[in-house]
Amino acid sequence: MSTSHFDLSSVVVEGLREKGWVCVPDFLEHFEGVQLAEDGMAAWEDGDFRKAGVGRGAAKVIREDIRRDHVRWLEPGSMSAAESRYMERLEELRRAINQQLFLGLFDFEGHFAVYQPGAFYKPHLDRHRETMDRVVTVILYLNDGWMPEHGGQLKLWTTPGDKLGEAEILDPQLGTLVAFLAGDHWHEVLPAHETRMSITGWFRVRGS
Ligand SMILES: O=C(O)CCC(=O)C(=O)O
Ligand SMILES: [Fe+2]
Repeated sequence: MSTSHFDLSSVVVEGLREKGWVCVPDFLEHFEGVQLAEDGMAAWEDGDFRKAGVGRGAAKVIREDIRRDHVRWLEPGSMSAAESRYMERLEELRRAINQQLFLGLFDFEGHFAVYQPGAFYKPHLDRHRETMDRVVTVILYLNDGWMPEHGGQLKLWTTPGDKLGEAEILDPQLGTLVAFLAGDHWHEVLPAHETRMSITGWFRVRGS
């Protein structure tokens, strides 16, 4: 029997509570991941992705020394069926986190990301002066049959605030969900050797 949505949300909540990060293989059913990957790839082929920037709003700039992925933001109102279903799963997760951890998460913003061979994202935090509303990072990987030799792993430093000590190296395998406290955990995307796709987003608090 497959694990219920409720149980999987609980795994994420407990991971965030106990260590501030969590990696959940098979967060989605295989076919759901495949459908999302197909939707993302169709949008990529339609030319709907843009070079990702660093910073926000007027301060946003392209910095290819820092990150080389391309992104397509998820816009409510123009989502595929699979994208809408994933947003519903994230809404269940948002409510579970709020009920258990009292983080006051208000909404979610997110984008597909494509890392072409050679692309990377240098070590960074997702919550900083310009992005104080981002409290929890949630990444869903969409790469069926990803192998360690394909590179593109997420390197996630496990000690809050630390980017020198212990780190986990996580493969961006189809259906794997990684969540962490956006202001605590340094992370980077190691250079990909194959095209690597994901949906990255943030549960946000209001204002700030
Ligand atoms: O795709 C990943 O593994 C991480 C992406 C990331 O760190 C970001 O977009 O802020
Ligand atoms: Fe990040």
